[in-house]
Amino acid sequence: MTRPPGSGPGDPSVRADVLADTAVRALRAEALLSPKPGLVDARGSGAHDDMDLPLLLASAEALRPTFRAVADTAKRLVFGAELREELGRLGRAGDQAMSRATGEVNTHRGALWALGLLVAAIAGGAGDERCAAGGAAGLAALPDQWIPAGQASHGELVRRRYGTGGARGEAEDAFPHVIEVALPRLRRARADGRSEEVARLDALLAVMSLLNDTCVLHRGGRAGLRVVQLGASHVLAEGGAGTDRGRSALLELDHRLRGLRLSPGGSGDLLAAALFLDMLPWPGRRLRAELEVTACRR
Ligand SMILES: CC(C)(COP(=O)(O)OP(=O)(O)OC[C@H]1O[C@@H](n2cnc3c(N)ncnc32)[C@H](O[C@H]2O[C@H](COP(=O)(O)OP(=O)(O)OP(=O)(O)O)[C@@H](O)[C@H]2O)[C@@H]1O)[C@@H](O)C(=O)NCCC(=O)NCCS
Ligand SMILES: Nc1ncnc2[nH]cnc12
Repeated sequence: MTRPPGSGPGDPSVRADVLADTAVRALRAEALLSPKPGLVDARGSGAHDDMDLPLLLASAEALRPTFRAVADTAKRLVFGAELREELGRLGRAGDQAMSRATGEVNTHRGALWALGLLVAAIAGGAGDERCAAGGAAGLAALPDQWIPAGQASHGELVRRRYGTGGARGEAEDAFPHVIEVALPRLRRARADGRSEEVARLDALLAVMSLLNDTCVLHRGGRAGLRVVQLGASHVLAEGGAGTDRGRSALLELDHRLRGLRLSPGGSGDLLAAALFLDMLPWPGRRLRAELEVTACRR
């Protein structure tokens, strides 16, 4: 069985527009998923007073040209400092496109960072999810001499105060909450016969139960993070989003997070990254019988 050229990841000619389209679809799927505790969803603004669903969807669409440019660039340049710096330039331009689309609201900065690095790794030839995460980690760890000095981000303030790695640490560690937490939970829930919506909600809750989310830490400190992590663990212990007890615990957690103004935005971003990897037609998945080993090219 052969694949048409450019039809999927692992194929060096995988099309940039396919990667960009999949990244935007993943962002849309995360935004639309409901009910998500504390996050913007189809029901409303969650713990945010400056975001809603149309804004998140507009933000996702505004990032499409950036994802495409990231993929084109990663096909053109070999892994190294020049590629890292070019991705930094594109990422900062993407941040500005997001800000223009949202009136300066940070809707998807963490998602652009995670998905941008994964798109680059796949466009460069990563042939499976782990290779993509590993390639993204290698890119994240390279220095970018053009990072502008400026006001410290919320993530930076939290890093200084609590010593957590945040979005940068997650990428440098090869996205453990995507590869080891979200994707296995998503697939286990599907294998157990759960609906797609429930599988995605359980994957989100699994990430929330473990992630040191700088968005939560910035708004609620360590106490806020405990509320999010223990609350998500409790929903899963009650059976997850697909059981009556789990669903009512989820709605209680949502009520609590909105009351405390706590938003697990980093978990939302990492769910989008997991959905992106899950939506791609990896050769190892489609040709499992024929391919025993899928090697990392990068
Ligand atoms: C490396 C960068 C991502 C910058 O990171 P940094 O931590 O310095 O900057 P932040 O501006 O704080 O953005 C990081 C966002 O990452 C998400 N996140 C948080 N924790 C984690 C985690 N543990 N793992 C992964 N991801 C995480 C989180 O995103 C969500 O939160 C958003 C809202 O957060 P915030 O801005 O704090 O807003 P509010 O609380 O709403 O503010 P107020 O209303 O209270 O004022 C939410 O929308 C989610 O997106 C963090 O926000 C990266 O940007 C960078 O260096 N880029 C340079 C370009 C580049 O090199 N790109 C290459 C690839 S294209
Ligand atoms: N659904 C969502 N609500 C708020 N912030 C987010 N960041 C990423 N996804 C989000």
